[in-house]
Formats: sequence, C-alpha cells, structure tokens
Amino acid sequence: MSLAQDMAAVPERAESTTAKPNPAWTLLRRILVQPKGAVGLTLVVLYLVLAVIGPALAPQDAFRQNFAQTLRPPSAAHWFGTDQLGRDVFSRILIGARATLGIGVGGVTVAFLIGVPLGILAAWRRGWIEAVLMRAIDVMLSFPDIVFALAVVAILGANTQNVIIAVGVVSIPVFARTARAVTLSVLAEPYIEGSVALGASPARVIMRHVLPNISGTLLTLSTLLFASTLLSASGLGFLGLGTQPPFPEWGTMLGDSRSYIRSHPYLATFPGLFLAVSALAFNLLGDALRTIYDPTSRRAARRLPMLNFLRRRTAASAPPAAGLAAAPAGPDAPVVAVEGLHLAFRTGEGLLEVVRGVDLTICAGRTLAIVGESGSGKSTLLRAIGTLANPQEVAITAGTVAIGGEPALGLPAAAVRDLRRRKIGIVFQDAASALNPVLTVGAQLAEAVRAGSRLGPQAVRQRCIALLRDVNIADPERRLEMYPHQFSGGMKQRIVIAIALAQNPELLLADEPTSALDVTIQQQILVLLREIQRKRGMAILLVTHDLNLVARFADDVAVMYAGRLVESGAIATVLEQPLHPYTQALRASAPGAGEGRGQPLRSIPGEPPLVGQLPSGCAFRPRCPRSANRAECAAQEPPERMVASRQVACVFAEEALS
Ligand SMILES: Nc1ncnc2c1ncn2[C@@H]1O[C@H](COP(=O)(O)OP(=O)(O)OP(=O)(O)O)[C@@H](O)[C@H]1O
Repeated sequence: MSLAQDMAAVPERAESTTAKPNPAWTLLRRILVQPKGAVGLTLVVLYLVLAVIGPALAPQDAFRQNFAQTLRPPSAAHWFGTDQLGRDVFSRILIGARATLGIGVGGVTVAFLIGVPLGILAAWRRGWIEAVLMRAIDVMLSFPDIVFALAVVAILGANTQNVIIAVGVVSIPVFARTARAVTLSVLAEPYIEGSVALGASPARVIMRHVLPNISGTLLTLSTLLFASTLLSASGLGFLGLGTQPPFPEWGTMLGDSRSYIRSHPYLATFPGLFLAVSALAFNLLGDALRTIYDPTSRRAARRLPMLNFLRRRTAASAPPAAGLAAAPAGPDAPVVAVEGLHLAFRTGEGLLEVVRGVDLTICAGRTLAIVGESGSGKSTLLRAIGTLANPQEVAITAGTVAIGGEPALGLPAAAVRDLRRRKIGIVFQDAASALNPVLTVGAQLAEAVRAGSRLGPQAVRQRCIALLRDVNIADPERRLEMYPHQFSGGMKQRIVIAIALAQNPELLLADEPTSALDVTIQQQILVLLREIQRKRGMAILLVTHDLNLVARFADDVAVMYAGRLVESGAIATVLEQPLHPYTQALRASAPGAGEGRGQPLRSIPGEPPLVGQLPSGCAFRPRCPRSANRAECAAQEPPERMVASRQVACVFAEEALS
C-alpha cells in the first residue's frame, strides 16, 4: 500500500483552525472578567497615572512651609489639611506618589534581576551550585524582612536609592526560589530535551523556552511582591530611614505624623489610606494573575482533555501483525555501534547498574526495536546512545558508543551538542509536551533548521515549509503561524517528526513514539516514519512495549531484560522462532499472539528483578520455565552467543529449536 493510500484509509481529524488572538489582549480580557482583577487593574492604572502626572496636578507648592497654617484640618483650601510645617498634605501626597511607587518598582526590579537568574542557574546546574545558592537563600529567609532591610539601610545609609536596594534585596530569596521551582518543572518537559538534542546552547534554551514559560508565574509574583515591597519601604520611611526631607513619600509622611496621631489623626489617615489601597490594588491584581497562571485553578477546564489523554494511552494496541516489514535496501555502514556499554545511576548508596554490557549496531536504512518490560533499561540505553544521558545522573562505567563513525562518549559539552545536532533526531512519546506551547510551530521549526546553519530568513522559511510537506501537512505556509494547541495529537507528532528531521539526522531515536496516540493515528505515524526512512536512508532506534508494532515496523529487534540484551536479531528470525524463554514469554503475552477472541492475555509469571538486587547467574532464572533449578543457570550470567542466526544469552537456547 502506498503512503497516499495508507493516509486515505484512515483520515485524521482536522486540526482546529481558530487563529490565536493577541496574547496581551487575551491576558487583559482574562484579568477583567474577574471582579478582583478588574478592581485591582483599575486601581493600579490609577496609581500609575498618579505617579506620572501627580506633580502636575498638585494644587499648591508641596514644599512651601507656612507656619501660620500648621496642622489645619481638611478644608476647601487644603483638602487633606496641612502638616506640622504648614504644607498642603494633598499636594504632598500627589507628589509623593512617584517616589513611593518608584521605590516599589525599583525594589521589585532589583529582586527580579538578581533573584530570577540565581533561581534559573540553580535549576540548570543543580549539584553544588544549587546546594550553595539554596542554603544562602535559606539563611536570608531566616531574618524577618524589615530587620534585613534595616540592616542594609544601616550599612548603606538612608536615602531613596538605598531603600530601593534594601527592599529589593529582601525579596531576592522569594524570586530565586520560585524561579528555581518553575524552571525545574519546565526543564523536565520533553521539548527542552528536543531543543538540547538539536544542539541548542544553555543560553538559547533558557531564553527561548524557559523564560517564556515561566514569565506568567514571575509576573504574578512581581505584582504580589510589589505590595509587600511598598509596605517594607514605608516601614523604613516610618522609621525615618526612607526618603529624606523635604521630599514627600507616603511612608515618611506616615512616620512624621506619629507625634500628632491623637491630636491630628487626619495627618496619618491620608498617606495610610493611599498606601493601604495601593498594596490592596497590587494584591488583587496579583491574585487575578495567579488564577490565570496557576494550573490548579484550571483543573476543571483540563479535566476533559486529561481524560481523553488517558483513554488514548490505554487504547488497544495496534491490530495483529499482518506480516513483517520488508527490510529496506541501504548501505551497510553502521550508523550506531555500541560495544560493551555499562550504565549506572548515581544514587545516595553508590552506583546502581541498569545497563550491563550491551552490544548493538544499527545500519543506515534499518530500524532496530528494543523491547522489554518496564524498568529493563530501554530508555536509559536510548538516551545514552543519543548522548542525552545527564552525566550528573548517569555514569558510563564501561563501553563505547559511536554515531556515524564518530565516538559519542566522553566528549566536551560543545562537541556533544554539535554531534547531536548533525547526526541525531529525536521523536518523543508525548508530542503535546514535546512542543513549546508559547511558540508558533514555525518558530520551533525555524529554531531546528537554524541550529548550526547560516541560512537567511527566507531560506529558513522555505526549509520549514518543505519539512512540513515531508511529513504530509497540507497548507504549510498557514500552519507555520499556528500554535501547538491548534493541532490534533497526530498532527503534533508529525510536527515533532519534522523538527527531528530538520538537520537530516543519520539516526532517529523514537521512545514510544505512538503510545500517546489512538490506534488509527499510530498507524499513520508509523507509515510516515517508514516512508521518510525509505527516502532518507536514516537508521531508527525504536523503544517500545508493543511487539505487534515491532513486527510491523522494525527490521531488527533486541529483547532487553534486567539491563542486558538477551536475544537480538532480524525480526523474522527472533519473533517467528524465539529461542530465549523471556522472548518466548513476551511473544506469548502480546495481544493477538494466538489466543482466540475473548481469551485472557497471558502474563509473564513473577516480577522483574529490582535494580541492584539481581539473582546470581541468569537474571531471568527465577521466572524461567526452562531453568528448573539447573545448576548451569545459577553458575554464571549466560554469555551472548550466536544460535540459529541471532544472538541469544541462554545456555539452553538450542532446546527451543528441537
Ligand atoms: N534517576 C534514577 N535513579 C535511580 N534509578 C533509576 C533512575 N531512573 C530510572 N531508574 C531505574 O533504572 C531502571 C531502568 O529504567 P528505564 O527507564 O531505562 O527503563 P525502561 O525499560 O525504559 O522502562 P519503561 O519502559 O517503563 O520506560 C529502572 O529500574 C528504573 O527504576
């Protein structure tokens, strides 16, 4: 069946075509529909207007002292009365708005500019840098805000500039902690790994992917901290450590009024009221923003898509194998050569070995599928081959990996990025999280195309259009302007594939590429991958649990158990006549493996061994029907050897032939 016929056989859902409105207008609308947002935003805007045009509105000279008019109550001539020096309080409040709000803005800016980079650095580098930064922040947090601010002003001296520094320093820990937490969650998203796989530098990943995704949370935090910064600054002003006379600032005015609080209470009332309402305004606005950006407040809205997602994940496997995929012709040069690879997780108790001596090769134009139960080490192996294993987490204790003839292990970071970009493409399990939701598809494709190349904007655009055509997305010019949420699951996976193909990789890594899709779309995506592989001759390394998918799609299979490949060879050889008892059990437990309709699926008795607690000898021995306490199985780990055209690690493999 041709690709076109395959596509026609299973029509994919059309994607939503609603254009994305301007994000600023959307945000404004979402703030205004909330009563607290509407009130908060209106008040904040009024305050900001006051800060800008307040001095121009002042009816009287706010600095002129008039000892004949001291401590006058509110009247038509002095709406808010006069202070102890006979100055007009209303005019001083209007003029003081700029200094007061300026301190708030300045303080939050100082805290933001220092706290956010520190938080991102801690999340990015982890290890000792994170530990040192976070402990320092814990120490700062252990002091009450005002005490800390007082200490800073006492050291630097009392003036407006130092108040800004003091209240800013006080808020650094909150920004740093929040930035670290939200960055960690963004860094766990597959599209970050995709970007890293394209060779993007840390700075680029942070600017392009992390910052846009954490900006909502940081905006909310800035608004909330603005209120507390204002109050801290006013506290300093109240103590006489803020803006120095004769310049008015609401906190200082409040402080000056304390001697007259009983006899002339209006002196404290008006600056206090303006301060309290400003803090309330920023808090209301911050709260409205939190409602918008906090995912827990949108749980109800998400419930349906989540249910659909779970349903898709648990949907039945693909239909039974109709026949094994024909091996595509291609040159025999190995694109991947892995020899004696041992990988171990670094844990508190030392190294925990999860991949134990793997040898494999994949030639151009061929697909190798790695299958095995959950926890057998498939993903860890795939990530190490793709140079994506985090060295702080995974130790390569022995062995070599070469991609396209180039050694892939032990390289400096820049060389690893370059190798990945030139030779490796990655398709993730969940296309929805493999795409950055805040960037258009065109921007994400362009990033992949531009990585390491010097193409001009027009050439990049043409290449993006060609890539979308390659993955059979119609009307690519229009689709480039759309956002991921405007596409269906299958279309998103096509876009992820297009991104993976942007640098013409020699090797495509696919970790459960279709398990988040429903059955009909799975079929289309696999057909698409096969077609692209035929055209480009790339090697594909596929990790999956689905043996039917392996039978339809792969050329070779490697069965993994407890970190070792126990049987590997051509699909027709291994799946038609498995020799290892574990392969036999996997084959028997696959849907459509021989039982009639309504028959329960067979499961493999026993549990896979826990990492680090392997039995002596063959790791499959406790579950093996063939072992039956035979001494040979307990004596040593069976070496891999060639039996009937495949590698198999079982001392009694020949018994399956008879
Ligand atoms: N960070 C970690 N620290 C310690 N052990 C880990 C860590 N991550 C994974 N492991 C363990 O390593 C083993 C291999 O995990 P891996 O994800 O590679 O298995 P898998 O075969 O891909 O499983 P699945 O099919 O569920 O993805 C598992 O036993 C897992 O518990």
